[in-house]
Amino acid sequence: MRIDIITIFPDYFTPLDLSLIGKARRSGLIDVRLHDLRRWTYDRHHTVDDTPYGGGPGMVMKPEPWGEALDEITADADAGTPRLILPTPSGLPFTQQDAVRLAKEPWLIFACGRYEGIDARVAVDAAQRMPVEELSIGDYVLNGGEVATLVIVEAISRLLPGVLGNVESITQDSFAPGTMDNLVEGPVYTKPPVWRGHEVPPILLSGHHAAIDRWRRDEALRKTARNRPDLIRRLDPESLDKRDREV
Ligand SMILES: Nc1nc2cc(Br)ccc2s1
Repeated sequence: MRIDIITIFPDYFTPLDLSLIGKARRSGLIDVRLHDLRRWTYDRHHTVDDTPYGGGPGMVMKPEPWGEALDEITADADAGTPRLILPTPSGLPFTQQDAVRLAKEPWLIFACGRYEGIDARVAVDAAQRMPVEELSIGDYVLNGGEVATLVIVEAISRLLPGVLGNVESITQDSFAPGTMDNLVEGPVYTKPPVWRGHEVPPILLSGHHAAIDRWRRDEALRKTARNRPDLIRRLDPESLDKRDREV
């Protein structure tokens, strides 16, 4: 997968040099390319923003640098057609299902907005040449799209074949399509069996794998009902067995 990130703060993305994603980049599994938006400005101050039409507080990112940046980056015709991702508080909620869907894409471009956002015409113009998605990582406002891009890139990259050592863990993740659809994970434990007087639930030491799987699903249902009643309401009743309904 190729990932291009356009930002005025390229240094925000040094975390993508670390850990499993850094290893995946070095092995060629993921091709991450960072672009400083100011490369497409030509005034002395490398201006990327201006006052909002219609008045109001703050500044808006000018369309010209974005248009030229996207033109140059997408001119690489050999790489196929990219999908442009615009992280924004006003976007569609980004979910694990989106991560699974976007992990199948060959080429993603992330546009990291700052200030009050990017001139709306940038997304309209880009949509004439590629799919464009405005995605929100939650109902709160950051100072820019860089942190949101890191979140989305990590959620997607970890699903790419070869990035995580243990593929099994993906299927047991919270929200993982299939058995964990609309469920969050229950509690996890490791050695020692007793720590500060707190015992590991005995079922987990029993070696009865069917009973352990059942216990884990019960705990996932309980934790989801406690922390995410909104997800419980979305559960497909067909996906619940008799025991699920008793939890
Ligand atoms: N939650 C989010 N806040 C922001 C702020 C800006 Br400015 C750009 C993107 C995002 S995503």
